Amino acid sequence: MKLDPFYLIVDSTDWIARLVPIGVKLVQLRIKDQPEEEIARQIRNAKSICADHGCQLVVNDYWRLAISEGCDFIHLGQEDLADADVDTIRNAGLKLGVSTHDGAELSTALAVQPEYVALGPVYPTVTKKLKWAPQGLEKITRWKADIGDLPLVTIGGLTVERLSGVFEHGADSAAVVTDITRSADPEARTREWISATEQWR
Ligand SMILES: Cc1ncc(COP(=O)(O)OP(=O)(O)O)c(N)n1
Ligand SMILES: Cc1nc(C(=O)O)sc1CCOP(=O)(O)O
Ligand SMILES: [Mg+2]
Repeated sequence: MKLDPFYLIVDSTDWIARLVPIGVKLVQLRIKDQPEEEIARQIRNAKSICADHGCQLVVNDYWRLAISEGCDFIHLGQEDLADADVDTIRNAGLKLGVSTHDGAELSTALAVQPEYVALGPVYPTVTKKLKWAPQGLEKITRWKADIGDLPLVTIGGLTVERLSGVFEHGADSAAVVTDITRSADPEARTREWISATEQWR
């Protein structure tokens, strides 16, 4: 499968309502620390906005809610995966993306035959506390050589200015939180991401 080269990650449906209509084609809803009913409500709204705009919605962490709300793509980290029922996820027809940070995690990820593998953090990030140092660009090339045709998502500290580096080293998609959500003008920055990724679309 082909992933859009611009992978937006946001923590609310309000962001999806603001940015998806601009032309985002791949978005992850990554909500933390909210009651499940609220997350279900947000997934429902996000799904409807994404359907209206031809955007692929990926639900982070909450695979049971993704199934009950009729979504078709989830993202799981290694700890999420350890707790998840992959057979149930697959039987429900969901596509699956998995985070990786080292070789052991890559083996674990490949064992569940995901639709993509994510490698991070490429650069320092303020969004998530991680035990891994920034991976650097060369590791992207190694990961891509190991996974072949499987799409490789890169994440962590990515900005418009850093895009050519990750794509030239083998990334298929670049995921982003703060370069957009903490921008002075998130709508304008989203347009910059769309146009900067055009040559890899
Ligand atoms: C595209 C993408 N890559 C990595 C992550 C991180 O997932 P995880 O390690 O489970 O951490 P949380 O995002 O759940 O805090 C991601 N969400 N998306
Ligand atoms: C959620 C997440 N996971 C990562 C990983 O390496 O697994 S890095 C990351 C944060 C990405 O946010 P930003 O674009 O603000 O750096
Ligand atoms: Mg997770």
